[in-house]
Amino acid sequence: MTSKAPCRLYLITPPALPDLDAFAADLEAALGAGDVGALQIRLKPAGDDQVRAAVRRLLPVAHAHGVAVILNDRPDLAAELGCDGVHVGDEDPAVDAARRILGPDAMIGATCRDSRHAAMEAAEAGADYVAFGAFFPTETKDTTARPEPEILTIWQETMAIPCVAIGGITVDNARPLIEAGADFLAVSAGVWRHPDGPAEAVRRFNALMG
Ligand SMILES: Cc1ncc(COP(=O)(O)OP(=O)(O)O)c(N)n1
Ligand SMILES: Cc1nc(C(=O)O)sc1CCOP(=O)(O)O
Repeated sequence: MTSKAPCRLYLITPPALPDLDAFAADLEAALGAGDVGALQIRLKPAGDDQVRAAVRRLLPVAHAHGVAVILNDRPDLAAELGCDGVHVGDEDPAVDAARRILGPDAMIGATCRDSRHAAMEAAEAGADYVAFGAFFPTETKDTTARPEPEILTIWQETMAIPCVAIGGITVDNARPLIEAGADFLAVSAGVWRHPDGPAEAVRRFNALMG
């Protein structure tokens, strides 16, 4: 009998980082507080040079903790800046185009909303993970899809590549997603805006995933 790997945390930056050094300090504290599988740098809206500055400041912090860095939307900049991968959605380069840019070793994730069909297509195109959401209302992004946790159970029982749950996830509402079989919980506000601070949020998520 095979047992499923434990669920892990996938952090997403806040959409704007007005003080990069202050955020780097928060990131250092968060990554020192417990296991984190990946950091996605997602800046909206930001010019290319702002993205470059953020990756150059944050990637060494993440790598010092053994955490993979995924850039949102931009396989070209991910390749230029030495990121470990990219996350793409409907308005971004497709998974196969991202693969051509980044090569076979890069980690490529795809937005699939509440659609197993979209997820199957992403997997066939060579995605390394699929992301379902938004499971809960969120102020971080305008969302319309609202999947049920069951989509995670069906995915992880039938498909080989991991599934990521995203959207409004907090320490207080995460348990049903972990129990449903999410391989990763992608979280932004639930960590960076946690009332007791990001490090405490990471500790509490890890305790839930234990
Ligand atoms: C892990 C993860 N899942 C979904 C998204 C959403 O990506 P996208 O559809 O490209 O929308 P924006 O993030 O660009 O607003 C994500 N970034 N990460
Ligand atoms: C970036 C993103 N994509 C989503 C999707 O449903 O595809 S929800 C979302 C926001 C994630 O941030 P928070 O943890 O603060 O809700």
